Amino acid sequence: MDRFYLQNADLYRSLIDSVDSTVPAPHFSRHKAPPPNETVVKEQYNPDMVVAARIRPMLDEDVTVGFPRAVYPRARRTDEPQVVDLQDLYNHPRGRPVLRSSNYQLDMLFDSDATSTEIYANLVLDLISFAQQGGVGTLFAYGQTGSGKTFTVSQLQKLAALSLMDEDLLEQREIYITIVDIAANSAFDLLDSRKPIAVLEDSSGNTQLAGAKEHRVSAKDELLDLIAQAAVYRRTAPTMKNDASSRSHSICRISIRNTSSSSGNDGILYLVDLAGSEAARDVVQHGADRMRETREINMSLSVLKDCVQGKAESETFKLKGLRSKQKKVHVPIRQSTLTKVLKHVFDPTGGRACKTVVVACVNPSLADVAQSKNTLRYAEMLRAPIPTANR
Ligand SMILES: Nc1ncnc2c1ncn2[C@@H]1O[C@H](COP(=O)(O)OP(=O)(O)OP(=O)(O)O)[C@@H](O)[C@H]1O
Repeated sequence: MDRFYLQNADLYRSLIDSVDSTVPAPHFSRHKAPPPNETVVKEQYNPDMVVAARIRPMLDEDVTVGFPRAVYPRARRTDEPQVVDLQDLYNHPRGRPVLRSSNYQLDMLFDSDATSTEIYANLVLDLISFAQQGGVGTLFAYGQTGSGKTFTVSQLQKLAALSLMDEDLLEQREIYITIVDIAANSAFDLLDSRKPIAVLEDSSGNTQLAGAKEHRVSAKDELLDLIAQAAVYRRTAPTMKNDASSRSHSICRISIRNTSSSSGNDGILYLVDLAGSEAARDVVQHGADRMRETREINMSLSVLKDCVQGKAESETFKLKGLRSKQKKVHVPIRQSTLTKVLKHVFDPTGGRACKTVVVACVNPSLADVAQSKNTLRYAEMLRAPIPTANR
């Protein structure tokens, strides 16, 4: 496919130049445009479940090889979800190649020029103050290999460390950090030289990371050092798209204990850098072990999606007062080690207040357009907007 895209790069650019950006492209995604004259149910994004996308810049290597950009965010319109268009080139069997457009809706969109500080201000600050009040705030970075997940999460971790270690706040709070890695069904402590640990359920049904160290931190530099230490022990391997691809899910858990009150739970901030979603055809040349690893990663990402959707459905029934329906929602937490470790986040009966943010990371290059469609389709499926008012 790469050869086809490169051979037709000039044609692609001329087709893109002739696209009238004022006419919306046909919509192939899940949220279909309503027929004319139908009452429109307006929706507002759910502040407890925000689905965003970050489009990484084109890297020098993409530009040097000659791949054009294929991902185009639309201008932002207030009160509406943000839309991004993807333009693929289709090898028409009876003529010259044609453009194939698809578009996806998200709660927030960050184009290539957005800084990690902007993303932090828009998506993470709220999770931190929520966790400081005893809630469970979680950010997942999801996307194809090489799309910028580790880049994004590592910068957000550093920014979070700076806010959390604000000296005035530390007078009333204790901060603890654990960083673990989940590869297939095994878990490892990244703050203890990648020592294997066990994921167990205690008699109250809570997940315990048996053998993992929880480090108390009392200074900014101490927290930053631990974050840097964990990055060294992360499991990586080369993929087609990234020489140092993370082949595991990394979970950074920061617990915040309020020392001025003895009641209530510790607040938790989870920053989760998911393993890269990779198409099986992209790993075929890496052998059977890598194929198995890819299948396991894709399976755990699929369970994660089911858990996020199950939790959102359960919350909707709760808001509508439909308790009996809420109880029947199946959230398959036990089907993967990743979701078992994050049980707090998904357990509809757990009673913990949760806020979740998903950042879909996207490589803008035409070379990765098929994977970018998968990433954005996955992201769109996680959205749980709240209907607001009829027109
Ligand atoms: N916003 C950005 N600005 C500049 N460079 C970026 C940005 N995002 C990612 N990159 C660069 O792109 C490359 C791939 O990024 P990264 O390793 O974060 O991808 P990934 O999604 O974590 O990949 P994998 O799933 O394979 O681990 C790296 O060289 C990284 O520095």
